Amino acid sequence: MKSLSIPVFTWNTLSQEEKSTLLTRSEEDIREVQDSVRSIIEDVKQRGDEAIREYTARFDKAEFPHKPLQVTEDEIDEAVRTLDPKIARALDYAMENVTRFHQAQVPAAMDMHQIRPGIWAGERATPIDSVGLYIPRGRGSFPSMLYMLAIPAKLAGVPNISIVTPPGPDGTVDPACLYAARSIGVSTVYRVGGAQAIAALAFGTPSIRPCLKVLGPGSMYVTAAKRLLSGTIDPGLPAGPSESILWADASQNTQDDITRICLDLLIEAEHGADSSALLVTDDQTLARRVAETLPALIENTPEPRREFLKKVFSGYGGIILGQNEAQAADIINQFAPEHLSIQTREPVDSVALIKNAGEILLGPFAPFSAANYAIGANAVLPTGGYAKTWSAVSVRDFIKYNSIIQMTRRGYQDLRDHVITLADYEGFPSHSRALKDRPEA
Ligand SMILES: NC(=O)c1ccc[n+]([C@@H]2O[C@H](COP(=O)([O-])OP(=O)(O)OC[C@H]3O[C@@H](n4cnc5c(N)ncnc54)[C@H](O)[C@@H]3O)[C@@H](O)[C@H]2O)c1
Ligand SMILES: N[C@H](CO)Cc1c[nH]c[nH+]1
Ligand SMILES: [Zn+2]
Repeated sequence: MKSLSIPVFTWNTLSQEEKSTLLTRSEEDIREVQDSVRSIIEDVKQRGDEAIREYTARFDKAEFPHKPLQVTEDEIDEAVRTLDPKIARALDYAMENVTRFHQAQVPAAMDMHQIRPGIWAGERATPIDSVGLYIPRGRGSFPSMLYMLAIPAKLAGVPNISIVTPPGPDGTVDPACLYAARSIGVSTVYRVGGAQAIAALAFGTPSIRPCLKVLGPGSMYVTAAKRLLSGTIDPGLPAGPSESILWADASQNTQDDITRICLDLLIEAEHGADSSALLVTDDQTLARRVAETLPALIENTPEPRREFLKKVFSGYGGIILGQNEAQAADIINQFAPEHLSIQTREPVDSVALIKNAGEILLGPFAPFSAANYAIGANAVLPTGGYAKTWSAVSVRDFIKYNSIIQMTRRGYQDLRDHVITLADYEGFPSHSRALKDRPEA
């Protein structure tokens, strides 16, 4: 069998089209499924639960006519009781770190400032009334995503939290997800995934309550559905297929360095064929050594992940060779990766050159997986170049701010004439008259 050859792209010799393919990555796949996703959404809108059960049978190979779409309390009790204690302990450890990290994001209930004597203005944070959290389960189960979403939602004070996640073939929901949901205090869990789940959360069905906002990562079907429904729900950040860049330089020159870099490159690549994983470097020797070492590690990965890795490293993955440090940083900023690991001589200096990345891990001791699960920072991150304008999920995603204003007589008198002048200039007589002819209070 022909062995895999890892592509090495020399940035300065690539055509605009080749650069654009690397920079676009799976965004193209998402566009391609939009039409089929649109018809799923329309069908769920028309036929509700019946359509959901049909799509679940077709895409998840799960039929459970005797189970309700909502997971019962008894099922959650059972999952909590029977979950392997080692998994429960690992979940508890990770959830504690995630809580510590997000606790610091909880805003003050009200924050008022005196703009001028007698003019007070500020903001009050109020939670969004209802949110849906999408927990993927196509190519792996994701209890980690459940706690990354539900912990900040709870800390924000969201009163109605619904979780959707695809069922296994027997209709059951991943037990570690149920354990995490119970620990966090969320009891509304629906066994439905894919585009049909997003549509159900947007429109509501007899079994599923509608939500104002839907957050959570997912496959291209989920990402496409959120985009198509952006007029009905707030779809939050675009969190599609996982992607990573590892930035390393000539300081990484021992065999251990090469092995570590290769292992790290495989982390996010194993999510699926639609993932992307790139080494960006300005060192030709490092590029060559990584290209030589990766294939054996890929061969040594169990299926189905091996096949995903092979597809990634003949698709949206590989090695990009830049001319120097500045060009390496420029490529990364153009790509705006979801995850970035900096393993250069001085990561703290290198990070100063980076503007766009969902998450930035400095040095050799912070592999992507550590942040995926347990450091505490949120691992639901913008993909597809959206890290240029979006951030990781946080408590802020679950609240909105009301501007609150209070003025004394003195404050009012201070600004009155200026407002009249500006309203007259803009041609709004009623805006102006309300102050000019205002009876003294
Ligand atoms: N950006 C982030 O923060 C982040 C975090 C975790 C995971 N991810 C990504 O989320 C994704 C999870 O994907 P997944 O597949 O594991 O789970 P998923 O739950 O998102 O997708 C599986 C669902 O897709 C639907 N589906 C499957 N084939 C279909 C078809 N042909 N037509 C219509 N619908 C279909 C099914 O309903 C199924 O339930 C991965 O790409 C992973 O990289 C991203
Ligand atoms: N890499 C994902 C975010 O892109 C998070 C994750 C959870 N489990 C494994 N990985
Ligand atoms: Zn991951």
